[in-house]
Amino acid sequence: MSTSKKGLENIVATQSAISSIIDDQLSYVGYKIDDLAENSSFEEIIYLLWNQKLPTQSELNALKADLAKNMNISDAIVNHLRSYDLNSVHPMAALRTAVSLLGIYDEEADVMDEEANKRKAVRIQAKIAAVVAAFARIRDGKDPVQPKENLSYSANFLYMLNGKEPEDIEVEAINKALVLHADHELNASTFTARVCVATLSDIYSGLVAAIGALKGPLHGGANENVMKMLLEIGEEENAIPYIKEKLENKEKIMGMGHRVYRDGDPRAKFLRDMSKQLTKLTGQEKWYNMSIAIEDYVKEHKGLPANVDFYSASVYHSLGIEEDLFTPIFAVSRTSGWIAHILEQYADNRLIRPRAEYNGPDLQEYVSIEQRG
Ligand SMILES: CC(=O)SCCNC(=O)CCNC(=O)[C@H](O)C(C)(C)COP(=O)(O)OP(=O)(O)OC[C@H]1O[C@@H](n2cnc3c(N)ncnc32)[C@H](O)[C@@H]1OP(=O)(O)O
Ligand SMILES: O=C([O-])CC(=O)C(=O)O
Repeated sequence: MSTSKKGLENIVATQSAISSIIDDQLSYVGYKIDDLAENSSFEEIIYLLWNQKLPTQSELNALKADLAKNMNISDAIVNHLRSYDLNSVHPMAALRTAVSLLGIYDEEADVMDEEANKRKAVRIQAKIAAVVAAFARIRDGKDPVQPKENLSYSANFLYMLNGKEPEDIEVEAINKALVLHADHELNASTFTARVCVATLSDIYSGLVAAIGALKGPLHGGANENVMKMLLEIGEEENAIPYIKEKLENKEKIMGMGHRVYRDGDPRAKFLRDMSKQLTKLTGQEKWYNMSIAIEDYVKEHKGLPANVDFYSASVYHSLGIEEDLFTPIFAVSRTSGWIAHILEQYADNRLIRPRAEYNGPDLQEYVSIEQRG
């Protein structure tokens, strides 16, 4: 009988004090996601995940100032982004490469002490938003926009992306999305980051590995595919026939289902509400109505609820953001969680090296190349 578990389902692979999913309740450092989503800024969440405590006002102010100050990216990075094949490169591929490049230009990249790692954490968290925004502008034929030190992380991200200061509702939506995506226990990309740095490799390597894992459509890449699906469906009345056919063909509906949550992802309701509000505001209610119809149908016929990626799609679309930037935005948020896990891994490290159950041929006689048929 097999001793391995496909996909490591329900295998507990490490201890962590950063976030937990217990009885479908998600919390960061013991604070319920519902409270955090309603009340916190993304900067507060970053502080919480990295320090395992909520910040005081002065600690928060210091982190905000530090992030805003570090949000610029050098000409070397910008020129590199310009050199990509802008018509075909996916922004997640650009981001994966650019984060590696940030490491090359960071003199402390391989300095492994705790203080240096904390300094790098702030620089990376700040610059990753600037990289995503700069890439988006460059491929649209525009110049990157410098951040403003008086703006919050979320406002600065939208400012760098669009070149104009965002409305409060836009900042609220992005802030909430960043808070909700920040960490999620031992998801695939976080596990990847931990495996990578458990060899005592550097933070940048861990993040590049994590971005690669997040890019896949079974993980963070699902949000882009949700929007592509909605656009393909086009009109509300097409939604159910389209989904019915997909399910009959045993195809997966993106944004539905979850390895850990069986009764529903607690983050989805906040994005559902935000989608309702924003699509109404922009006169694009059909994306919300279509999403509701799909969610209900898939729940009824497959017993699968929506995950965090499902409604984030119509939220970002309502903000005028292109679909292929959805997963990079996820990465901007999850960088906070990845870094928290990387620091936690360093603090009590042991090489991660599981075993594989061999299922190949039995031992065989070696046959020289001349005698092989
Ligand atoms: C931030 C995140 O990463 S959240 C997840 C984002 N990913 C997606 O939204 C992609 C769509 N969802 C999926 O592919 C899956 O639900 C996953 C990857 C999230 C979880 O996968 P697993 O736990 O391995 O579930 P698994 O793939 O074994 O599914 C179990 C059954 O439900 C079906 N199923 C699972 N998800 C879906 C879906 N979205 N649409 C249709 N059927 C589905 C499977 O086909 C399988 O059916 P079967 O037993 O008849 O073969
Ligand atoms: O936990 C998972 O498997 C995927 C997920 O929802 C996330 O990373 O936010």
